[in-house]
Amino acid sequence: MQTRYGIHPNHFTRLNTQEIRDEFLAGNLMLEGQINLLYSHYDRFIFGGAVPTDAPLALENDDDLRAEYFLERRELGILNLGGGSGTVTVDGTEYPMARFDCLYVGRGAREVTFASARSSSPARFYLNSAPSHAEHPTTKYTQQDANRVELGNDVHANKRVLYQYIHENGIQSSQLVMGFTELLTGNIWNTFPPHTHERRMEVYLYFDVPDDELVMHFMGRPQETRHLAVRNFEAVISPPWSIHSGAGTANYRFVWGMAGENQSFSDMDAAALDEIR
Ligand SMILES: O=C(O)C(=O)C[C@H](O)C(=O)CO
Ligand SMILES: [Zn+2]
Repeated sequence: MQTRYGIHPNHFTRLNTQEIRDEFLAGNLMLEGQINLLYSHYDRFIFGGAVPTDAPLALENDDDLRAEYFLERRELGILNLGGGSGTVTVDGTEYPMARFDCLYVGRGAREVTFASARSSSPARFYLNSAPSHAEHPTTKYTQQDANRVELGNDVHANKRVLYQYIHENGIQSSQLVMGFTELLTGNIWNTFPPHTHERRMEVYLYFDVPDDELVMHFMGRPQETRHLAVRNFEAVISPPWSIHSGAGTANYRFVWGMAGENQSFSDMDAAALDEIR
């Protein structure tokens, strides 16, 4: 498991392009036949991918956690972003996972395995995990169960639909909040106007970005922004002090996952456009 440390916002302004990418961008998460995870010191959030092909993959404990098993003190959110369906097995109970099904696994689950129905079109499980102080029941939502929120308008090319799965009024968790957003065709801007939330960090995983297209992801304090060129299945760590917003050269989706002081989705400090630099 890779580790990324926290960066002070004043230090952030001194980083060059490669240094920003090294600290905040994560690639190679969705490699076939592997589980790849990254540990961020922002709210001790772990994220990554599990892409089983011929054989199931087990969520192994990691020495860095100094735990008996991965979920001894953690909770886990799983979204299947692959074209193919699969199964997540939690302590012997099988959960069939179609595209855009989400499974929350509560603290205390000892064995979690991932399998694909067909290796030629594998399930691609995206994982978000945060420390958890309480046990919440393992719960599955389909896309229909998720809370659907329409945002944006044609004038600003930011029409999009949010699907909220793990949140205050959905699947219950200790601190994890998770869902995904899809841009409507012809709309390019996500999360615009942008915001910060000092009480939560966030990780964006961009997906369904065509191979020859990219998304420019914007980050930094509103008064001093930088950008990252992001490709398909790459994730960006967004510290609590940073805006997180992007514009794509084509249609795309992204998963957002958050952890921190609260789970209040609307607790956002909107950045006025005239203060953005
Ligand atoms: O398109 C959006 O707007 C979002 O997806 C917002 C993110 O979920 C977010 O930043 C929540 O804090
Ligand atoms: Zn946000």
